[in-house]
Amino acid sequence: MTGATIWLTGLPSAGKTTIAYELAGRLREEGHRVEVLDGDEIREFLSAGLGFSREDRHTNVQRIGFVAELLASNGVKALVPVIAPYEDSREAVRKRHTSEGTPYVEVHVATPVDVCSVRDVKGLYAKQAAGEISGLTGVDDPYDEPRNPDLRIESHTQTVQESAAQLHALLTERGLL
Ligand SMILES: Nc1ncnc2c1ncn2[C@@H]1O[C@H](COP(=O)(O)OS(=O)(=O)O)[C@@H](OP(=O)(O)O)[C@H]1O
Ligand SMILES: Nc1ncnc2c1ncn2[C@@H]1O[C@H](COP(=O)(O)OP(=O)(O)O)[C@@H](O)[C@H]1O
Repeated sequence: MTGATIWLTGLPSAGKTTIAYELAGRLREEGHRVEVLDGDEIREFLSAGLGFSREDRHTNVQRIGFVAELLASNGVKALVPVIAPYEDSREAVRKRHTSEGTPYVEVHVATPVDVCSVRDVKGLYAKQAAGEISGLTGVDDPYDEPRNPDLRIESHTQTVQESAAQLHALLTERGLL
Protein backbone atom coordinates (compact mmCIF):
# COMPACT_ATOMS: atom_id res chain seq x y z
CA MET A 1 0.00 0.00 0.00
CA THR A 2 1.41 3.43 -0.95
CA GLY A 3 2.07 5.69 2.02
CA ALA A 4 2.28 9.47 1.89
CA THR A 5 2.45 12.48 4.14
CA ILE A 6 -0.31 14.96 3.48
CA TRP A 7 0.42 18.19 5.37
CA LEU A 8 -2.42 20.66 5.81
CA THR A 9 -0.96 24.07 6.65
CA GLY A 10 -2.99 27.18 7.42
CA LEU A 11 -4.09 29.62 10.10
CA PRO A 12 -5.87 28.64 13.33
CA SER A 13 -9.53 27.81 12.54
CA ALA A 14 -8.77 27.56 8.80
CA GLY A 15 -10.30 24.06 8.72
CA LYS A 16 -7.16 21.90 8.71
CA THR A 17 -8.33 19.46 11.38
CA THR A 18 -11.89 19.20 10.09
CA ILE A 19 -10.77 18.45 6.53
CA ALA A 20 -8.13 15.96 7.75
CA TYR A 21 -10.67 13.91 9.75
CA GLU A 22 -13.24 14.05 6.95
CA LEU A 23 -10.68 12.70 4.48
CA ALA A 24 -9.36 10.16 7.02
CA GLY A 25 -12.87 8.69 7.40
CA ARG A 26 -13.29 8.39 3.67
CA LEU A 27 -9.86 6.79 3.18
CA ARG A 28 -10.45 4.27 5.99
CA GLU A 29 -13.75 3.27 4.43
CA GLU A 30 -11.83 2.61 1.22
CA GLY A 31 -9.43 0.32 3.12
CA HIS A 32 -6.41 2.60 3.45
CA ARG A 33 -4.25 2.77 6.55
CA VAL A 34 -4.52 6.28 7.95
CA GLU A 35 -3.18 8.27 10.90
CA VAL A 36 -4.02 11.87 11.75
CA LEU A 37 -1.15 13.60 13.55
CA ASP A 38 -3.24 16.25 15.24
CA GLY A 39 -1.27 19.33 16.37
CA ASP A 40 -3.02 19.60 19.72
CA GLU A 41 -2.45 15.92 20.61
CA ILE A 42 1.18 16.08 19.50
CA ARG A 43 1.76 19.11 21.72
CA GLU A 44 0.42 17.13 24.68
CA PHE A 45 2.84 14.24 24.22
CA LEU A 46 5.59 14.29 21.58
CA SER A 47 6.11 18.06 21.88
CA ALA A 48 5.13 18.54 25.53
CA GLY A 49 6.87 21.60 26.90
CA LEU A 50 7.26 23.39 23.59
CA GLY A 51 5.71 26.85 23.19
CA PHE A 52 5.04 29.07 20.21
CA SER A 53 8.39 30.83 19.68
CA ARG A 54 9.91 30.53 16.22
CA GLU A 55 12.41 27.98 17.51
CA ASP A 56 9.80 25.86 19.31
CA ARG A 57 7.42 25.87 16.35
CA HIS A 58 10.32 24.78 14.12
CA THR A 59 11.22 21.94 16.52
CA ASN A 60 7.57 20.90 16.72
CA VAL A 61 7.23 20.76 12.94
CA GLN A 62 10.48 18.79 12.51
CA ARG A 63 9.39 16.21 15.10
CA ILE A 64 6.01 15.80 13.45
CA GLY A 65 7.67 15.60 10.03
CA PHE A 66 9.96 12.84 11.29
CA VAL A 67 7.09 10.73 12.63
CA ALA A 68 4.94 11.36 9.55
CA GLU A 69 7.76 10.18 7.30
CA LEU A 70 8.20 7.00 9.34
CA LEU A 71 4.49 6.24 9.04
CA ALA A 72 4.32 7.16 5.36
CA SER A 73 7.33 5.03 4.49
CA ASN A 74 5.44 2.09 6.05
CA GLY A 75 2.35 2.40 3.90
CA VAL A 76 0.32 4.79 6.03
CA LYS A 77 -1.42 7.94 4.80
CA ALA A 78 -0.21 10.40 7.45
CA LEU A 79 -2.53 13.39 7.56
CA VAL A 80 -0.98 16.35 9.37
CA PRO A 81 -3.24 19.29 10.26
CA VAL A 82 -0.54 21.51 11.77
CA ILE A 83 -0.03 25.25 11.20
CA ALA A 84 3.70 25.01 10.30
CA PRO A 85 3.97 28.78 9.81
CA TYR A 86 7.56 28.97 8.54
CA GLU A 87 8.56 28.14 4.99
CA ASP A 88 12.02 26.91 6.00
CA SER A 89 10.50 24.42 8.47
CA ARG A 90 8.10 23.10 5.83
CA GLU A 91 10.87 22.84 3.25
CA ALA A 92 13.07 20.86 5.67
CA VAL A 93 10.21 18.36 6.12
CA ARG A 94 9.70 18.14 2.36
CA LYS A 95 13.45 17.53 1.85
CA ARG A 96 13.51 14.72 4.41
CA HIS A 97 10.69 13.02 2.50
CA THR A 98 12.35 13.56 -0.86
CA SER A 99 15.66 12.16 0.34
CA GLU A 100 13.87 9.05 1.64
CA GLY A 101 11.80 8.72 -1.54
CA THR A 102 8.55 9.13 0.44
CA PRO A 103 5.61 10.95 -1.19
CA TYR A 104 4.84 14.35 0.33
CA VAL A 105 1.86 16.55 -0.46
CA GLU A 106 1.52 20.11 0.82
CA VAL A 107 -2.00 21.49 1.10
CA HIS A 108 -2.61 25.14 1.91
CA VAL A 109 -5.96 25.55 3.65
CA ALA A 110 -6.17 29.15 2.53
CA THR A 111 -9.03 30.51 4.60
CA PRO A 112 -8.69 34.30 5.02
CA VAL A 113 -7.92 35.54 8.51
CA ASP A 114 -11.20 37.48 8.75
CA VAL A 115 -13.16 34.22 8.20
CA CYS A 116 -10.91 32.32 10.65
CA SER A 117 -11.38 34.98 13.31
CA VAL A 118 -15.18 34.68 13.04
CA ARG A 119 -15.01 30.85 13.26
CA ASP A 120 -12.58 31.17 16.19
CA VAL A 121 -13.04 27.54 17.23
CA LYS A 122 -10.83 27.83 20.31
CA GLY A 123 -11.49 31.47 21.14
CA LEU A 124 -7.89 32.44 20.42
CA TYR A 125 -8.71 35.38 18.13
CA ALA A 126 -11.00 36.86 20.78
CA LYS A 127 -8.32 36.40 23.42
CA GLN A 128 -5.73 38.09 21.23
CA ALA A 129 -8.11 41.00 20.53
CA ALA A 130 -8.74 41.34 24.26
CA GLY A 131 -5.00 41.48 24.91
CA GLU A 132 -5.04 38.22 26.87
CA ILE A 133 -2.60 36.44 24.55
CA SER A 134 -0.08 37.53 21.95
CA GLY A 135 1.87 35.80 19.20
CA LEU A 136 -1.19 34.42 17.42
CA THR A 137 -0.32 33.12 13.96
CA GLY A 138 -1.64 35.34 11.18
CA VAL A 139 -2.52 38.18 13.56
CA ASP A 140 0.57 39.25 15.50
CA ASP A 141 2.86 36.34 14.60
CA PRO A 142 4.13 35.42 11.12
CA TYR A 143 2.58 33.00 8.67
CA ASP A 144 4.61 32.41 5.49
CA GLU A 145 2.02 31.70 2.80
CA PRO A 146 3.01 28.60 0.83
CA ARG A 147 4.18 29.87 -2.56
CA ASN A 148 3.78 26.66 -4.46
CA PRO A 149 1.55 24.20 -2.58
CA ASP A 150 0.40 20.99 -4.27
CA LEU A 151 -3.15 22.13 -3.56
CA ARG A 152 -4.85 25.26 -2.26
CA ILE A 153 -8.22 24.74 -0.58
CA GLU A 154 -10.57 27.71 -0.33
CA SER A 155 -12.56 26.38 2.64
CA HIS A 156 -14.67 29.53 2.90
CA THR A 157 -16.23 28.93 -0.52
CA GLN A 158 -17.14 25.25 -0.19
CA THR A 159 -18.34 22.56 2.22
CA VAL A 160 -16.07 20.32 4.28
CA GLN A 161 -17.03 17.38 2.02
CA GLU A 162 -16.10 19.34 -1.09
CA SER A 163 -12.73 20.29 0.40
CA ALA A 164 -12.01 16.66 1.32
CA ALA A 165 -13.12 15.51 -2.14
CA GLN A 166 -10.76 18.01 -3.77
CA LEU A 167 -7.85 16.55 -1.81
CA HIS A 168 -9.01 12.99 -2.49
CA ALA A 169 -9.00 13.78 -6.22
CA LEU A 170 -5.44 15.09 -6.06
CA LEU A 171 -4.23 11.93 -4.27
CA THR A 172 -5.91 9.80 -6.93
CA GLU A 173 -4.35 11.90 -9.70
CA ARG A 174 -0.89 11.46 -8.10
CA GLY A 175 -1.33 7.67 -7.99
CA LEU A 176 -1.33 7.59 -4.19
CA LEU A 177 -4.72 5.87 -3.79
N1 LIG B 1 -0.08 31.72 19.73
C1 LIG B 1 -0.62 30.74 19.05
N2 LIG B 1 -0.50 30.71 17.69
C2 LIG B 1 -1.05 29.70 17.01
N3 LIG B 1 -1.72 28.66 17.56
C3 LIG B 1 -1.85 28.65 18.91
C4 LIG B 1 -1.31 29.67 19.70
N4 LIG B 1 -1.59 29.37 20.99
C5 LIG B 1 -2.28 28.22 21.01
N5 LIG B 1 -2.45 27.78 19.76
C6 LIG B 1 -3.14 26.52 19.43
O1 LIG B 1 -2.17 25.53 19.16
C7 LIG B 1 -2.37 24.97 17.86
C8 LIG B 1 -1.13 25.24 17.01
O2 LIG B 1 -0.28 24.23 17.19
P1 LIG B 1 0.52 23.65 15.97
O3 LIG B 1 1.38 22.58 16.56
O4 LIG B 1 -0.39 23.30 14.86
O5 LIG B 1 1.36 24.94 15.50
S1 LIG B 1 2.84 25.17 14.98
O6 LIG B 1 2.97 24.54 13.67
O7 LIG B 1 3.79 24.60 15.94
O8 LIG B 1 2.95 26.64 14.87
C9 LIG B 1 -3.50 25.73 17.20
O9 LIG B 1 -4.38 24.72 16.73
P2 LIG B 1 -5.27 24.88 15.42
O10 LIG B 1 -6.31 25.88 15.80
O11 LIG B 1 -5.82 23.50 15.22
O12 LIG B 1 -4.43 25.35 14.28
C10 LIG B 1 -4.06 26.61 18.26
O13 LIG B 1 -5.29 26.15 18.68
N1 LIG C 1 -15.21 23.98 4.06
C1 LIG C 1 -14.81 23.88 5.32
N2 LIG C 1 -13.71 23.16 5.60
C2 LIG C 1 -13.28 23.03 6.87
N3 LIG C 1 -13.88 23.58 7.95
C3 LIG C 1 -14.98 24.31 7.74
C4 LIG C 1 -15.49 24.49 6.42
N4 LIG C 1 -16.59 25.26 6.51
C5 LIG C 1 -16.76 25.53 7.82
N5 LIG C 1 -15.81 24.95 8.58
C6 LIG C 1 -15.71 25.03 10.06
O1 LIG C 1 -14.54 25.74 10.42
C7 LIG C 1 -13.99 25.24 11.64
C8 LIG C 1 -12.55 24.85 11.39
O2 LIG C 1 -11.98 24.38 12.60
P1 LIG C 1 -10.72 23.42 12.64
O3 LIG C 1 -10.88 22.33 11.64
O4 LIG C 1 -10.50 23.05 14.07
O5 LIG C 1 -9.57 24.40 12.12
P2 LIG C 1 -7.99 24.28 12.31
O6 LIG C 1 -7.64 22.84 12.54
O7 LIG C 1 -7.43 24.82 11.03
O8 LIG C 1 -7.66 25.16 13.50
C9 LIG C 1 -14.86 24.05 12.06
O9 LIG C 1 -15.80 24.47 13.01
C10 LIG C 1 -15.56 23.66 10.74
O10 LIG C 1 -16.80 23.05 10.95
